[in-house]
Amino acid sequence: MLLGLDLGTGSVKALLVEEGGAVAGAGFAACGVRSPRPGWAESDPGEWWRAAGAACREAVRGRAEEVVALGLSGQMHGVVLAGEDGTPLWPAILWADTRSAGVLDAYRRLPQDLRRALANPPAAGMAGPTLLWLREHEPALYAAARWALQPKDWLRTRLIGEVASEPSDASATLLYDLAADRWSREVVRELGLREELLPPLLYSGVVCGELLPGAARHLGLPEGLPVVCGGADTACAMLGTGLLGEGEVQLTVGTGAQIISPRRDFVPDPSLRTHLYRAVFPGRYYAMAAVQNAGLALEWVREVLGVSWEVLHAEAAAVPPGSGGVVFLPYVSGERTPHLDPHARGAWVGLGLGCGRGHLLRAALEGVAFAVREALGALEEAGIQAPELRLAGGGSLGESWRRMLAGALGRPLLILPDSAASVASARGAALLAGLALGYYRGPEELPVPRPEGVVEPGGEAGRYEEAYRRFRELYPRLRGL
Ligand SMILES: Nc1ncnc2c1ncn2[C@@H]1O[C@H](COP(=O)(O)OP(=O)(O)O)[C@@H](O)[C@H]1O
Ligand SMILES: O=C(CO)[C@@H](O)[C@H](O)COP(=O)(O)O
Repeated sequence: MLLGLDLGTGSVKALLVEEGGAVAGAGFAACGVRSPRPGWAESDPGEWWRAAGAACREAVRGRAEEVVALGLSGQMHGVVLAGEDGTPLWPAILWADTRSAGVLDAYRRLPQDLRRALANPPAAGMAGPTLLWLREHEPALYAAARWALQPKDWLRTRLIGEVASEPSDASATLLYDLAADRWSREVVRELGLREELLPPLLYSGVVCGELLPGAARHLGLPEGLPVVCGGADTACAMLGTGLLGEGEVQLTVGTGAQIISPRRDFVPDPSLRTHLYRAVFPGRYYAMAAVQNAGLALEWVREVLGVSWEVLHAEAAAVPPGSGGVVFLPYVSGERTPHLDPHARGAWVGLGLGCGRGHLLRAALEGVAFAVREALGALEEAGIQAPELRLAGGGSLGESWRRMLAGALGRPLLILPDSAASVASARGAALLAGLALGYYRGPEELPVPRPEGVVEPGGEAGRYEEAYRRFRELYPRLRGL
């Protein structure tokens, strides 16, 4: 049995997978995101640790001795400043955190060749800008730190007592030379950051240590269990759903939403509105349009309007497409693709006396779907064709939501079994562990979940066009207000 652990933004997921791909157990434990100041998004690594223990124990349930390896996946871009032994010195600063907006000019001033090597747009919430912010605003802490770790690399350090990173996460820090496939010492020096904060790089799919006794007790797993280096959650999600062929496109809806497509070659987006990152296999990449505000915005809506998911979907379904003219901009934490604007903010516009809560809720769901559509447009302009999309992520479940997504995007959505789609990253982490142990000789031998249905945009698609036109107009009109 292979165990995959995914440190997501809203929860830790653990998945026990048989060699043939069947799911033998699953565990889930929520973890919180705090926003102590406007624009900030932090989590407590101690809470991640507790959630990892709870999720693992739930997934394994008495079958610990059958587990042969543990693979890791994690939310991307963030930073845990840690001491020599990995002890966190500060809350984790997450990808959704926009405090580093003010330091992005340092990136824009980099010499052209260095900016080209990064192959990605400067964006708040990435490890590089966050470290610049820490250097400026928390100099004592910055000076005291021994390591700047990505979330899953921090978790692995606690599991095995060794510090490492790997290309899929490192390439998404804005401190990585994608063409040369290594940390960009040149960018780090030019920015005046401390090079020694960056951990050594290993391959994603190698065993990089053994579970320490205390960690083994905490997770309910055997001491000495091989731990595999792992990958970024988006890169692992590709593995988990079998998205390996160039030309295939996947939409993952979680706290954020990502539209991704594998690439064999190093082909950055010349407009720099979308990302190009390293996949978990050597020499492989993927293109990505990244929407910051998917589940993140819907959770916010649920909280301020005080509704459960069931009520949200039921009341939204009772309102026709177009939400009676109400438009929602979901940018509660700035936005990446296509606006690259950490200062973007959310809005409900077009309210009238006839509007009820259902209109607000439907507009919120449509707003997230339209934000995904606009991001998809940017990816298509970067040369990726997406006549259909494979659907994954914990925020992609439910009939009416999927119909709305297909209608608003105007394309068919391929539906995978829930056991693969909703925990794609944890599944990918488990399969990566299998690759490291030689259970599969290469990506072509991985068990691939077969789509079990298609949600067509159907007759509803045309009913979204006018609403999408209004949605697209709104952000440029409100910008800077
Ligand atoms: N019924 C639902 N409809 C839409 N979104 C949902 C629903 N249930 C959960 N979500 C969203 O899905 C996200 C959880 O998906 P998941 O893939 O586990 O995210 P993460 O890996 O970011 O923690 C949450 O942010 C939540 O807002
Ligand atoms: O920000 C990105 C990709 O750029 C995400 O991949 C994050 O890693 C968050 O993932 P979820 O927690 O939404 O799954």
